[in-house]
Amino acid sequence: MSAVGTAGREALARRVDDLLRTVPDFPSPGIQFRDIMPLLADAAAFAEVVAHLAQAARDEHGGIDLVAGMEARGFLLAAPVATTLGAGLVPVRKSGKLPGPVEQVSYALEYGEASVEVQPFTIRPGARVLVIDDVLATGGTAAATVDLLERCGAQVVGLSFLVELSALDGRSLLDGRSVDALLALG
Ligand SMILES: O=P(O)(O)OC[C@H]1O[C@H](OP(=O)(O)OP(=O)(O)O)[C@H](O)[C@@H]1O
Ligand SMILES: Nc1ncnc2[nH]cnc12
Repeated sequence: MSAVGTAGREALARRVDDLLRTVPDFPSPGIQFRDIMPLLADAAAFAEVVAHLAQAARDEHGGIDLVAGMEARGFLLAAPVATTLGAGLVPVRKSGKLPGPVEQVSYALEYGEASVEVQPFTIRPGARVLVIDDVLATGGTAAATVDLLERCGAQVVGLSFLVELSALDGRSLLDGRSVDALLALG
């Protein structure tokens, strides 16, 4: 359990829930989009979320060399968590954005398909990597990211999300992994 304890974690989860915006039919019909931007705009809540993610990772995994964040919303959390932990950052980018050499994996997500890439030369063999993203939905992005990082020689110690959309069962694609989400929504 993080230094804030169970009660603190639950209070923070409620705060996150209050600050999330749910947008029906975005970006396509039938999707209930969970928008984290109001949370990021709240200075105190943003700082608390970053501190919580970092402390929970320290408690659960010990030393972390690199934090991997998925484009684009994952970057917004992974970068401050990395500096808080004294770790480096690995941006996991949609394809065509990083100058090569790159490693690439394609995957399906709740509303489409994508490919993600990393620069393998930024990852030392055996590096202990924490994966951070805002939302775990189908798990496609997260599973592709784990695959990508491991192909590059990383040791993925765990994955941490702000919000998990439980009905989409993203955890099933991450079987056997250490997965944490601050807030679970249906
Ligand atoms: O579990 P999944 O079904 O894979 O979905 C989760 C992913 O979807 C969103 O990113 P998106 O690809 O929409 O990109 P964005 O961050 O650029 O908005 C979200 O930030 C996660 O990365
Ligand atoms: N419903 C959703 N809301 C926000 N981000 C998402 N990524 C995948 N599904 C999502």
